[in-house]
Amino acid sequence: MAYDLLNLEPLKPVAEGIRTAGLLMVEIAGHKALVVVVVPVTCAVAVKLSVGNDVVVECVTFVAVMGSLSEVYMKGKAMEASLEMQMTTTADWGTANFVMCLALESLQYLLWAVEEMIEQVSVDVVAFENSKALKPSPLASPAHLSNHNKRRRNTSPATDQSQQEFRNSPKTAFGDQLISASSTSSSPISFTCLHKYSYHCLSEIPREIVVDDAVGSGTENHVIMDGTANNYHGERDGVLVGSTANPGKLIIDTDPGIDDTMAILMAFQSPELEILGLTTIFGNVSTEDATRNALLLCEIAGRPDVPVAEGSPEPLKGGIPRVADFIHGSDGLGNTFLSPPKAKKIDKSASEFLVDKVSEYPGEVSILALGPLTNLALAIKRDSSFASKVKRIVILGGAFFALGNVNPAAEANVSSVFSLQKKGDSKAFEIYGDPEAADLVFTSGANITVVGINITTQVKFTDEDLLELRQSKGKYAQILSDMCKFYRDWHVQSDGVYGIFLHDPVSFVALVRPDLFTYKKGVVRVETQGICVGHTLMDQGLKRWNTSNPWSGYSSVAIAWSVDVDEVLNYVRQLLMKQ
Ligand SMILES: O=c1[nH]c(=O)c2ncn([C@@H]3O[C@H](CO)[C@@H](O)[C@H]3O)c2[nH]1
Repeated sequence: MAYDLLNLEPLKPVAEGIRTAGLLMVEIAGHKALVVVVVPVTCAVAVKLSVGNDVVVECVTFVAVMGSLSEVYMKGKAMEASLEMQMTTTADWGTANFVMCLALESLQYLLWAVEEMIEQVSVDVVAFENSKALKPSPLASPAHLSNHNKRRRNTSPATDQSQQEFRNSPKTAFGDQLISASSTSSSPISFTCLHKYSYHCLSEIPREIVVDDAVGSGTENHVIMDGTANNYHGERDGVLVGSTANPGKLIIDTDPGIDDTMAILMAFQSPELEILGLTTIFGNVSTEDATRNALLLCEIAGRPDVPVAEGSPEPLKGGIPRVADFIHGSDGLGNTFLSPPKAKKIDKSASEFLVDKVSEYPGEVSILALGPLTNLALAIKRDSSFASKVKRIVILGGAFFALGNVNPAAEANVSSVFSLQKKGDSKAFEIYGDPEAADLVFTSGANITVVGINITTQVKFTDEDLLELRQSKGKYAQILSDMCKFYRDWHVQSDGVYGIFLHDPVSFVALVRPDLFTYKKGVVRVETQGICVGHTLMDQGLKRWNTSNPWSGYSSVAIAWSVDVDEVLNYVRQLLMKQ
C-alpha cells in the first residue's frame, strides 16, 4: 500500500543568509533528544503524533535564539541540564533534514504499526510560529486543526470527500505555505505541517512511502523510502544511508590532474547537471596549469562557454606548492601535451566567483572540491553567509582512520609536508595541500560530505578495465586512455597496483549518487602543526568528553563510511564509456 504522504509542489529554497536557531525536541520511542538546528530561515514548526491518548512522536521547534551558534549552544546546554536530555549540535541543512527524517521515519513505522494494531492516529499541529510575512490564520490554530483531525477520524478517508476538503481548506488560507498530506489508505491518518521550514525538511525525504502489506503473514515487513534529495535515507547502527540526489547547479573546484579530468568529463556527460563553472587550484599541478587544463577540458567537452575562474596560487599560509608531476606528468595530463586552449579564464578570482554564484542562487549550488580547499576557505572568509548559502559541498580529502598518501598521517589535498632539507632553504617546507584551509572549511557549518582516500582507494580501474575503456566507443575514451598510461605506471611503482585509484571519479559519484555510500557524522579537525600536519581526525561522538576540546562546539560533517564498490565502478564505467 502506498502512502502519498508528501503531495508537494517544488518551491524555491528560501535561504537568504538569515540564520535562525531552533531548539528541536524529538521524542521517538521514549528516547528524547534536544537538537540545536541552525537554519537560514526564520520559522518554526511543531508537530505531535498521537496514537489514541499517547503521544508517540513529538517534534517541537522553537525560534528560541537568534544569534551565533555558540549562543544557541549555551542555551541548549542549559535546557539540556534542566530537561536531562541528550543534545546534538548541528548547523547545517543536512542534519536538520536528517533529524526531521528520523522523526518522520518513525512516523512511517508507526503508520505501519497502526495499520495492524491501533485504530486512531493523528498528527496535530500543536504550535505554529512565524516571524516573517505570514500571520497564522485561525485555521492554523491548534484547536482548529485538532478539531479538524477529530472530525477526520470519524470519517472513512479513502473515498471520502472530507479528505479532499481537509487538504484543500487550509491551503486556501495559507497558499503555498501549507503543506498537507494524508494517507491514501483506508486508515484514518492525517499529517499536516506548516511553513517553509517543514517544507524544506519534507522536500528532502521520500515522496512516497511503500509499506509492505504482508503484515502478520510471516513475510518480513519493511519500509522502503524512496529518497528524493541529497541527504540521508535512514540509519543503521549509527551509520547513515545516503539517498539519491540531483545536485542541479554545480561548481567544480579542481586541480586537473588525470583523475580530476575523469571526474570533470563525467560531469559533462551528465546532462542533469548545470555546470556553472570550474574554479582552479594548485595540487596535482600549479594553479596556472590547472587553469589551462580546466579551459582545455571545457573545450574538449564542447563547452567553452563554461567559465573558468583561477584560484589561489598558494595555500592560506603562503609558500610554494609542490606539484605532483611524478603522478600526473609535467602538464598534469599524463604528458599528453595537448594544444593550449583558445578560451581565457574569467576576470574574477575563484573565491569571488564562488561567492557570487552561491549568493545568486542561495541553497541551490553544490560544489565538488577535488583539490586543496584554499579557494573554499577564501570564499568563507570573504562572505560569512557562504557556508549557509551553499547547498552541499562534496570534498575529496583526508584519510579517516587510515594511512595517508603523502605520508602515514596525511592525504595530499589537506597536507603539508616538511622535507628534511637545510634550514633557510626555500624548499624546506614543501606544500602539497592546505591544512589550514581544510580545517576552516570542515568546521564552517556548511553541508559537507567528505570522501577520504580510505574510500577512494577501494575503487580501482584494473589494467583490464583500462583496456576496456580504450576499446570502448566512449566519447572521451581515447583521450582518457592516453592520459591514464602515465598515471597507471605511477600506481605500479608507488602502490604495486596494476591499474589506477579512482579518487576524483568516486567523489563525483558521491555527489550524484550518495545512495551508493553510507556516512557517519562528526566533527572533523585537521592538524596544522607538528609531524602529523594534514591528519584528519573525526570525533564520532561515541563518548561524552569531560572537558571541552578542539572538537567541541563545531558543526558535524558527513564522512563517507562505506562504499558500494561494484555499483560505483559500474557508474564510473558507464559514464566514461558513454558515447
Ligand atoms: O601527492 C600525492 N601523492 C600521492 O601519493 C597521491 N595519490 C593520489 N594523489 C592525488 O591527490 C588526490 C588524492 O589524494 C588525487 O587528486 C590524486 O590524483 C596523490 N598526490
